Amino acid sequence: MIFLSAGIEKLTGYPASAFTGEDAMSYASLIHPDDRAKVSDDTNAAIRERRPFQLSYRITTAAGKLRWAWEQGAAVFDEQGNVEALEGFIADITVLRRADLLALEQASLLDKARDAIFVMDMSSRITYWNKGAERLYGWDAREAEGQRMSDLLCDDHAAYSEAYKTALDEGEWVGELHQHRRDGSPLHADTRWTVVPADPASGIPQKILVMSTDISERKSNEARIHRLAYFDALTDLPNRASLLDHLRRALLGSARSRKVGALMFLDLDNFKTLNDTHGHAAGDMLLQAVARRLEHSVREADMVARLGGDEFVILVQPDEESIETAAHHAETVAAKVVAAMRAPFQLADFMYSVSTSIGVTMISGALDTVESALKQADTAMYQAKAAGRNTFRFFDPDMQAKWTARSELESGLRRALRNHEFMLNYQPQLDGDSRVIGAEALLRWRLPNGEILYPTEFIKQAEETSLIVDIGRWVLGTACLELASWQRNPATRHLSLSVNVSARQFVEPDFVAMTQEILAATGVDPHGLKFELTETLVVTDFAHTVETMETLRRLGITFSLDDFGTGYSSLAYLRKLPLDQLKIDYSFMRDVLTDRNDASIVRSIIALGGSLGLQVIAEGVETQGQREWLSQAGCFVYQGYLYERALSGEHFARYAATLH
Ligand SMILES: Nc1nc2c(ncn2[C@@H]2O[C@H](COP(=O)(O)OP(=O)(O)OP(=O)(O)O)[C@@H](O)[C@H]2O)c(=O)[nH]1
Repeated sequence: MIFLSAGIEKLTGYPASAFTGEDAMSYASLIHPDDRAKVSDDTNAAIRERRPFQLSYRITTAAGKLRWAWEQGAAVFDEQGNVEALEGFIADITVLRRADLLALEQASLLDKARDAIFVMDMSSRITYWNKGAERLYGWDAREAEGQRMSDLLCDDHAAYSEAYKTALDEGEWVGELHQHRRDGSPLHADTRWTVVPADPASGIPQKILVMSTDISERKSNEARIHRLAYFDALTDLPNRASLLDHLRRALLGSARSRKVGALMFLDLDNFKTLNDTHGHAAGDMLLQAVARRLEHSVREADMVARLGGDEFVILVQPDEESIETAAHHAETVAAKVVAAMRAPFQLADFMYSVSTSIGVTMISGALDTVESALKQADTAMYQAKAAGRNTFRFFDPDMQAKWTARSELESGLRRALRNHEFMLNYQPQLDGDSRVIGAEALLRWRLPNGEILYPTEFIKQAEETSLIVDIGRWVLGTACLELASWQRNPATRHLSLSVNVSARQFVEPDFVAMTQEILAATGVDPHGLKFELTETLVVTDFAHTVETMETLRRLGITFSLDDFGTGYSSLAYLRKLPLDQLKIDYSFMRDVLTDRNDASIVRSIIALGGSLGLQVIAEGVETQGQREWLSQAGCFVYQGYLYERALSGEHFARYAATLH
């Protein structure tokens, strides 16, 4: 060696002087034996090619330690082109080499990990992709690196953005992501994102390390376990555990909302007979078919569960304001279930009919617990069995009494139609000169025991069922027959007859056709026929009402608005209706002489009728004083006890003939 700087001592532990002079030690001898050949080959090659060389090799220091050296140098040539000397510098790169090795070592460790591990930069581009990621996702490192994680893997971009934001805010995010593989197959991954601050001084995040584990199998196992725990394997319906869970939640919700729902307990009637006669498999088939029909009988929000055996439960969500309306709704559901069971079931190669007994109880979070609700519904179900099966019973005796009364009334109405228990009476309508100008047909129901019922006692109930349509048809037919008979008699041919038409009947799609049929069958002149409509009808469906009224008017029928002033009909509505008459409700007439409010309402109605060109008739006129007050106020048509009660057809015809 000709010259060495003092720095060599820091690297080798030997002073520079040790390498120069007579007994100098060879620097090359410090080079690790394994690296010597490469150092000499690389140096010679560089010299041959007359270019500088860079070498890295290990040396053994004076203290016997290994260090990494990095040498850059070049040969110095004399004029003949021979190597005169080598010059350059040597640096200690031990620390750098260690870091490199560590990185290499870590990368190979990451590759050995089973999990997918990848790194992305702050713009979501993947910068590292381990073997686990290749295995899990299917892309190799070359394909994945440089791509955005969100584009490459993620199906749910909102979830991805949320994860990214949380990772930046909190340094870490752990959660599940829906992803897909290279072949497009879906993947449920449990991921952990860690933000790696590259520069500890600035703290600016530069990379996000993502570890991802495939939990698809765990998820599908969980789903299977959930199904086993909460669903009945035979019918696929929610099971008892699920029902208890939903019922508890429904009660909690109802305690907050104060709304009322219902719980229905169903048990098939004589199910054992099917098992005994056709075998268990047939029984199973029936249970499955019943489950499907029950599901179709309830609303989406309501729940059908199988408790076990042939027992089912329907939970009607608490959605009603009162116990009464909830009971009414439950009754509709129960009736639907009974009807759904009516058609026989196809089981393998035979048809089978089954009925069900249903117990119903109302549920409200303020009053009930899961246990009490189930017990009550169960008790009510046994009452339904005791009552002969194929029916339903309410747990609450009051409710049961009301329901029984209603259902008795309903079957009574059916019988009345069949057995001709209805009759029409006619209350005369007179003009200012006390001449009879017509009548209002009033419905009466004569019970088999001779008792007479008035419409207020049964029409509302009839309106809640389709019975009103049949009753209305009978009323119209009978009234038209009567009117036709008046029209055949010269003394009564000028009379008009008012018939009450219920809203429910008027909106029936075939109401006009049915009316035409009756007109034709009875041969009545429709000009004598007046339909009395209520305000409710007008308000409910104005456009359709006007259309139907106009069609009927073209046939000659006229219209009166009944109960005028009691409802909500506005002037705007009134003006557009093709009316002929306004009727002052009897409730205003009662106190018209003493109550200033009633008097002023009646005066307004009369004035309104006048300005719209409508005839105004007052009903409920009972005294001469009322009649005189009315005529002074400008109303000249009257109906009421002052003249006559409602008379039988025969009576009326005689009465009218004498007063025309
Ligand atoms: N096929 C079938 N039968 C079952 C299953 N679970 C219970 N059963 C049978 O269902 C029948 C239940 O009968 P019960 O409800 O006690 O009596 P029922 O014959 O329906 O008579 P009532 O309820 O009094 O009208 C029993 O014979 C049980 O063996 C099942 O999963 N499949």
